[in-house]
Amino acid sequence: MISQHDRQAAIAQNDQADGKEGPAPSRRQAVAHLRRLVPLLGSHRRLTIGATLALTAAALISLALPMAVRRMIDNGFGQGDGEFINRYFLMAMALAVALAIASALRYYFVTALGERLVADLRKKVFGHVLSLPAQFFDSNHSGEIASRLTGDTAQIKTAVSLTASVALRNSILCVGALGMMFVTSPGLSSIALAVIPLILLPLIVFGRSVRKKSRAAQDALASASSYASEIIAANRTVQSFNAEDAARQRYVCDVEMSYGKSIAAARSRACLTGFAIALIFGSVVGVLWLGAHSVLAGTLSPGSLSQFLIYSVIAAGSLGSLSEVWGELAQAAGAAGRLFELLNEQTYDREPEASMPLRSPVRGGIEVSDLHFSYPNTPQKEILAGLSMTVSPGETVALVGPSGAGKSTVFSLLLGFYDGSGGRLSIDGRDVRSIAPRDLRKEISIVPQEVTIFATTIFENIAFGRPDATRDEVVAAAIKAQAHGFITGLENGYDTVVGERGLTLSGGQRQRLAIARAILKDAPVLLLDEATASLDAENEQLVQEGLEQLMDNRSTIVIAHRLATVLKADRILVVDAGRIVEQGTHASLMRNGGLYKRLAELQFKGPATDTELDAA
Ligand SMILES: Nc1ncnc2c1ncn2[C@@H]1O[C@H](COP(=O)(O)OP(=O)(O)OP(=O)(O)O)[C@@H](O)[C@H]1O
Repeated sequence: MISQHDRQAAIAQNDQADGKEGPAPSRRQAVAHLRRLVPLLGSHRRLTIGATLALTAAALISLALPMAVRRMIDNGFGQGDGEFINRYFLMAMALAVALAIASALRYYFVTALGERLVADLRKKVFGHVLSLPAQFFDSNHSGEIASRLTGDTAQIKTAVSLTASVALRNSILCVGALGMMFVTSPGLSSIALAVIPLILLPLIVFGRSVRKKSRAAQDALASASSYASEIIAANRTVQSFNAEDAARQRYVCDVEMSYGKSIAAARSRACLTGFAIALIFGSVVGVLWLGAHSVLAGTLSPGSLSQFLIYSVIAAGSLGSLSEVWGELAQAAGAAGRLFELLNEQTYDREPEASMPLRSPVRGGIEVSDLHFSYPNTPQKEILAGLSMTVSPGETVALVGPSGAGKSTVFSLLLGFYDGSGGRLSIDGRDVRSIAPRDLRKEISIVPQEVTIFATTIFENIAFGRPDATRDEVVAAAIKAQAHGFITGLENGYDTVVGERGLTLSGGQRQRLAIARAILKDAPVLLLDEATASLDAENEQLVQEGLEQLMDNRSTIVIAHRLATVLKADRILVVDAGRIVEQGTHASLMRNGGLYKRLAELQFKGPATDTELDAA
């Protein structure tokens, strides 16, 4: 069974995923969300049937035990029949063994079902999220999506493996025990039934305020946890600003606040428990007092009174448990709702019905004419305002322009992350909107400004886009990218596992890995977003050599930040406010004395020497 600690962790994690505090689903919404989980159980029929049978068997055996007690008291003790007592004890022992087996099976099936369901959900949600369009990631926080995968699914696991089984078991026990109370003594049961609303009403009211306090405690914990993970992820920044003390203090405050709220919640819960026990057992004792008088009057046997007593304790206990599980089920429903929300997100809908891949061999001619575009989340702001440009097969074109001019946006449209709202963007004469994104992206390599390195081996990082690449191919790509030298210098060479986000590598090394990755992909179109971060001279030189290998014989668009790059480009296009405003060579643009000249004087850095400049 999942421990209370796990359950709280899941809830806290979930709250974190939820941002601050999402509105709890209404009772109807909660039921609807939970109902959507039911078909998922259907695909694991054996586990579901096993869990239900084991649950029911365990509950029914628990209900049979009090009958054995009655028979033993009335027929065994009452008549002094030792043989009868032996037989009944044997039967009771058999029931105990059966109960043990049913409980073990129940635990296994219910846990396995929860684990299976959550593993399925995680796979489904992750696969779906990966197929969502760029637009989705513009408006959703990646951390939040990730914690939905862990926190929300963990909560559903708790609901299925713990809460739902508690609910089902206690429902069977409650109905069964109440029914058996009536069979045992209709008179006493009627009195007990009349008392139940008197017990439940104050408990429900009081319970609500306790839940509110627990919620506040969980929120405080969630806020402390999210602060802690933010600070741990940014440990280098924190340490470099000597901000450890301030961070520690803030966390101490958060944890103390969460502690204070938890204690307040615990106090209320303790009072509620005391109050509930006083009411429930007070009523049971009251009813039993009446029962005792019935025994004295000879209208009820002592065994029946004992049987009634046990059933009433079972009924009261199961009612108590049932009143607790609703809150947890509602939370699981909230988690399920958030996951279904993700699953309801539309996947990439641009995939054209009868899309054909580009005609092979792809030559890589790019033509952009009068392209207009606004990002879906800021539709009022036009980013590309009639941009036109061409890149002939094998040509290298440098894009230069002020920050925010729309250079990277051109890359996003070429990669099919978004569609233009007007104009045309074509590769080898084919409108990119008529090419399935997967086919389109097969023909394009990108070396981004911020290189993504995964926490795996160098080999797998280079082979990222081509998992079938052989060792020789990977090494050949690394040699061309000027990365082989530093890789072989690492402790385990190509099998070295690089730290999270490539933190164990230098900026230049990361870039050379990205270049090797692109060389290995060997696509006819290359998009290159030069890093602005300054590299040391040696690294700069190596990166530059790697890039030259990569650009060789490919249609290349470079967002250029280095003079060496613009000097090597066949043409330079100057972008401003989503349009091409100037084009030419470095020398002609410098002579024009326009935007390019101003930018060049401010922006360019890199290994071009004065002689090179003069030559240009
Ligand atoms: N995903 C996005 N959603 C909304 N607006 C965006 C998005 N990405 C970029 N923008 C906006 O689009 C404009 C152009 O951005 P883009 O990244 O294309 O500029 P850039 O010329 O590449 O700039 P830089 O040289 O600084 O990288 C900017 O104003 C930017 O704020």
